[in-house]
Amino acid sequence: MKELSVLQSNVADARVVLDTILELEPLVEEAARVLADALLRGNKLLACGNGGSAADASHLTTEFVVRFHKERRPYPAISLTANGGDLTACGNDYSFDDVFSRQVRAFGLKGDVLFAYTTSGNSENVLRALNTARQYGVATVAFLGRAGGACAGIADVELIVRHNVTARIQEAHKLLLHTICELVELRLLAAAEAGEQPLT
Ligand SMILES: O=C(CO)[C@@H](O)[C@H](O)[C@H](O)[C@H](O)COP(=O)(O)O
Ligand SMILES: [Zn+2]
Repeated sequence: MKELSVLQSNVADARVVLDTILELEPLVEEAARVLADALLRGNKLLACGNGGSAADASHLTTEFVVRFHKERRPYPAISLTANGGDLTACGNDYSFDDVFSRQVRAFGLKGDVLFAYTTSGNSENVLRALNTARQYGVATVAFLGRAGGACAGIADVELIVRHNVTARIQEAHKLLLHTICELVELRLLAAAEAGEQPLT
C-alpha cells in the first residue's frame, strides 16, 4: 500500500483528534457560560500560554477586543503573552516561571476569567498562573493536552485534548477557542438585544 504523505497523515490524525473533542461539548458550553457571565458583569478575560499557545492566547483576546463574527461592542480581554516589557522584566528580575502569575496578580480582579493553554500540561508558568488566579478569585479555564499533566485538576473548567502530538493538540485547541467565541458572542448579542448591553 502507498505510504501516506505528511499532509495526508496529518489530516488523518487531525480527524481522529477532532472527533474525540466532541466529548468535551458540555465543558465547552460551561467555559462559554463562565466567560459570557464574566463579560456581562463587567469583568474581563485574561489569557496565557507558551509558543504556539502564546499566539492562541493573543488570538483569543483579539476576538473580544476587536471582533469575531458579528458587529458588536468591544469587550475587555488581555493577552498575558503580548507585553515584551512585562515578560522580559519578570523573566529577568524574578523567573520565567512567574511571567504569567505576576500579570495575573497585576490585572486579575475577582470575577475575571483566565484562559490558560498548555499542550503538555506541564509548563510551570502556566501552572503558577492557574494557581494564582484561584488564589485571587479569578475563574479558570484550562486548555490541556496528553493526560493533562501537572495542570490537571486545578482549573474550574478543564478541556483536555487527549493526544500526544503538540501540533494536533494546538489545532484542536484552536477549534475549541473559536467554538467558545461563537457561543459567547451569541450570549453577548442576546444581552444587547434585550437592552442589557449597548450593541456597539
Ligand atoms: O507551537 C509549537 C509547537 O507546535 C511550540 O512553539 C510550542 O508551543 C512550544 O514548544 C511550547 O513551549 C510548548 O509548551 P506547552 O504547550 O507544553 O505548555
Ligand atoms: Zn506550532
